[in-house]
Amino acid sequence: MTLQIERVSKSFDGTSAVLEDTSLTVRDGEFLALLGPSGSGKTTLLNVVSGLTRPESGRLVLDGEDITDLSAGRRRFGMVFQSYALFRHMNVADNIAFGLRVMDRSERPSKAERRERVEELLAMIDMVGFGERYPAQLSGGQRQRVAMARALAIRPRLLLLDEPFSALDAKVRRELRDSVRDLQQRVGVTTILVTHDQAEAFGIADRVAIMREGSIEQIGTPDELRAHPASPFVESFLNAA
Ligand SMILES: Nc1ncnc2c1ncn2[C@@H]1O[C@H](COP(=O)(O)OP(=O)(O)OP(=O)(O)O)[C@@H](O)[C@H]1O
Repeated sequence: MTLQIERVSKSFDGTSAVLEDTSLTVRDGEFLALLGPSGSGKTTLLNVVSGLTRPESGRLVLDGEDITDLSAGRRRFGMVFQSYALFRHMNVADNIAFGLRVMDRSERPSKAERRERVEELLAMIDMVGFGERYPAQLSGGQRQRVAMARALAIRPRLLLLDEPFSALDAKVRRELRDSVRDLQQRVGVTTILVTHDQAEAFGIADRVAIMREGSIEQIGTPDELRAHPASPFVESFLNAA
């Protein structure tokens, strides 16, 4: 899926524009990181993409379909947020199957298909045999892997990740980063990651978009950005990390 974000603007009551004519194309199958200082608008842009926030103007086009007015639920996007906790009262298998159970009847897979999909996903995240456990019985890294599996279960058209590793310690974070990248490549889903951590963005993404005050200051592969920072802002932001 290719996502075109076209001249999106958003302001909140009493604030100047958080996004102003922001445009960006995310290519089919790519892993794109939105990187920038705190307050640069990364999460707001991701929320516009997810449908949680309505932009005042601009358009979102997914493989030629205008999805600007489509509700979040109908976009069929997978989401993993730092704070998007698992359901504590549901075991791992039920957590993963959640998005499938709440699908419209016409699209909802049968119980047997759901069970099969859960097993496939447990294998993918290296957690075969964990289906009956509850979130409290898992490590932080395992919980985030389950959250990934839950997001992927619905075969999302886009995968949106907002600082999904930030609550974890450095070692787990690295391991999880590698397994998320690996999963994303196997599934081939177009993915947007929000992070303020340069090492994370450069370590995982095909391309990185550097945001500054609601605009995309520069976009490129990690090598391109390192070799040719387009502005003093990008240069000092990258050097500061
Ligand atoms: N619901 C809201 N109401 C009012 N202002 C908001 C709201 N959401 C975000 N903002 C403001 O918009 C600006 C951009 O916030 P946003 O969370 O998108 O930035 P960010 O780059 O993701 O930052 P961080 O890395 O700190 O999460 C900030 O100045 C923030 O205070």
